[in-house]
Amino acid sequence: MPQASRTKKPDVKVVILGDMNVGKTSLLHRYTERKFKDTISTVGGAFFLKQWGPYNISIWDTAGREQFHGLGSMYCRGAAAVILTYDVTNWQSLAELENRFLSLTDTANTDCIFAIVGNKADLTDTLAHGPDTESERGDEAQPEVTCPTPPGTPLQHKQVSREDAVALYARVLRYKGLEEKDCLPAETVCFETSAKTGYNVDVLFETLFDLVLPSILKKRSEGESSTVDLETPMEVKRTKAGCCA
Ligand SMILES: Nc1nc2c(ncn2[C@@H]2O[C@H](COP(=O)(O)OP(=O)(O)OP(=O)(O)O)[C@@H](O)[C@H]2O)c(=O)[nH]1
Ligand SMILES: [Mg+2]
Repeated sequence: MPQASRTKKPDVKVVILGDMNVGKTSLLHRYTERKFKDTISTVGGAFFLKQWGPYNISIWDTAGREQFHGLGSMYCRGAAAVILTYDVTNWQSLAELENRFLSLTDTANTDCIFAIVGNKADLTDTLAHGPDTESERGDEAQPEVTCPTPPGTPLQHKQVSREDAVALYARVLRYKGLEEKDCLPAETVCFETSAKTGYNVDVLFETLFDLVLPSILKKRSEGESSTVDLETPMEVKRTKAGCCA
């Protein structure tokens, strides 16, 4: 897995939004550190820089708690892709995407790509108990570190079906005034994942990175980079909770 580059400006920005506790930070830890580790509820936001081939992608993690709601539109500014994340065992977390988070994306790029991600699939689907099964990993890939679910673990009730996610995607396009026929098909951008086992996590991020490449090339040809300059290392204050402020 290509290492993150610490010096160059990001070429493109991806933002992950969703209610608290759906697993946004855990998905990013799984993808960037190949680990499923304890998390603290995110305060404000944090970002990860990911080198994708010759490109640098900034992935912004955001706080789901209501008290940080206002920051969401700032994080979405100039985003080329937004990951709308819910918990498959929690219907309300899907409803919150439309009620609370969709409007934050008004500051994203007009050609922003939207992914609808149902996390915690390991709790409801034995298929998600193993590691990432759908991504074709090159042999240079680091072995997927997973926490497979012990066999016989009772499944929880799945409150949100794939059809519900596809229907939400159609409403997101309508909200954006887009015609479904002109946009990526739902099956390309609707995922069920498990940050715990690694199921579908690589394929989620790497599908999105490939999908945002055209907007990187477009920006490079226009000679602009609309995202934050990371040249000057910024002082990261940590709160007592250990989160980035
Ligand atoms: N079983 C299971 N638990 C998960 C998964 N992803 C996250 N969790 C757990 O869900 C809880 C919340 O995870 P976080 O990653 O902190 O959630 P978040 O969306 O970042 O929450 P905020 O930062 O408060 O917005 C933690 O206890 C995680 O261990 C998953 O895929 N499967
Ligand atoms: Mg978080």
